[in-house]
Amino acid sequence: MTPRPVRIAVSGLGAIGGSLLRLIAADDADRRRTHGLDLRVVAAVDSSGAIVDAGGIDPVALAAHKAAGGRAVDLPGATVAGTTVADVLATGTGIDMLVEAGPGDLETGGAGLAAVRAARAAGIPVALAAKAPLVLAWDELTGPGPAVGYSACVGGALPTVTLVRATLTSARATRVEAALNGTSVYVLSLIEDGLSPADAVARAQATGIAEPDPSFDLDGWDAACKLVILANATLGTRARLSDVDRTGITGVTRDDLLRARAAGRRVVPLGTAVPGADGWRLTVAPVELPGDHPLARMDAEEMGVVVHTDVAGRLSATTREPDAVPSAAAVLRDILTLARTPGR
Ligand SMILES: NC(=O)C1=CN([C@@H]2O[C@H](COP(=O)(O)OP(=O)(O)OC[C@H]3O[C@@H](n4cnc5c(N)ncnc54)[C@H](OP(=O)(O)O)[C@@H]3O)[C@@H](O)[C@H]2O)C=CC1
Ligand SMILES: N[C@@H](CC=O)C(=O)O
Repeated sequence: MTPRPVRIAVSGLGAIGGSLLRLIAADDADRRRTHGLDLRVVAAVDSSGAIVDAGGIDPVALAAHKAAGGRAVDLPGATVAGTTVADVLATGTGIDMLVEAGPGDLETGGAGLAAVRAARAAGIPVALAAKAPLVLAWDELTGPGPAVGYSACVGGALPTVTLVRATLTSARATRVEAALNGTSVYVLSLIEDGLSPADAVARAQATGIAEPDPSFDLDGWDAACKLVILANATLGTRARLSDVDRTGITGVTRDDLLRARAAGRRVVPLGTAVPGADGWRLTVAPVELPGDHPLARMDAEEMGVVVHTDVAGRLSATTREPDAVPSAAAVLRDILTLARTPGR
């Protein structure tokens, strides 16, 4: 059977967007036969503006152009279509799906939230890498209208929400622990190994996992976003960012890390949800865990989640991700799932 075309607009062409372009390019005939879809990038947006080509933009050429420091609007042969996703949609280029992988703006949602709203208003589903739109507009984006996939927003390629939801189908969570900010895990691990905090952060940025402004990671904002999304998706609550009691990792010293290690313990940047009298209490902070805790056994490149339940035991799952590619694979997973959803 001929694979069905899926025409994709990619907004944000950095570590995630660039990795996704390469994954789409690698989606060969065998894989197309398996999933039945022909993924085509027909629009792309970065900070320079938006380009469209109804016949398809070569994802390898675009990824290479961006990796070399180029601007989307300077891609040879590209047609410039304004500066935003709304501008792209106004061109009438048939778009079946939006990928939103631009920077997060936790105050207003910024261009990312505007892009998601424009796509959904046009009847187009969205695969999100950016967390801010979801954190700020949870009910809107998970309510009626085109579907929004957000697998990459809750711990890279770890299918965190799917796993936790499945576990809680027949059980009640008594405590959720989530170490889902890869940068904080990585930085603490490198500091423990003897690197300076500045060098550790620079190494995290070089991998592509750190946010453009690393304080978003180090001050616990990213972990708090992930905890809010996880809580809203799986614990039947409606949490906001302001509900999270948040402490970053910048106060943790190498001495703290080594002292914990010598005592058979490990300092882990942890998001925690525990039931309280007024609902779920959400905390993000570096926590000393006993050495046999599943999240204390993670290495520098791992993230993980643990869910303690009343009758379904203790779920624990980790993922090892040395760079941004696994998160891009999670976006690809959402693209394929959304495209195969009945009604599309
Ligand atoms: N890196 C990771 O491992 C993960 C990141 N995420 C999330 O994915 C998103 C992207 O992360 P990442 O790829 O690392 O970030 P990068 O900083 O590497 O890339 C951001 C991209 O967004 C583009 N951009 C900036 N402003 C706009 C705008 N107004 N409209 C459209 N595009 C814009 C930038 O343009 P230009 O190239 O011109 O600078 C750049 O291409 C973030 O929200 C992040 O939280 C989620 C999971 C994992
Ligand atoms: N900056 C984030 C990337 C993905 O969300 C992290 O370090 O985990």
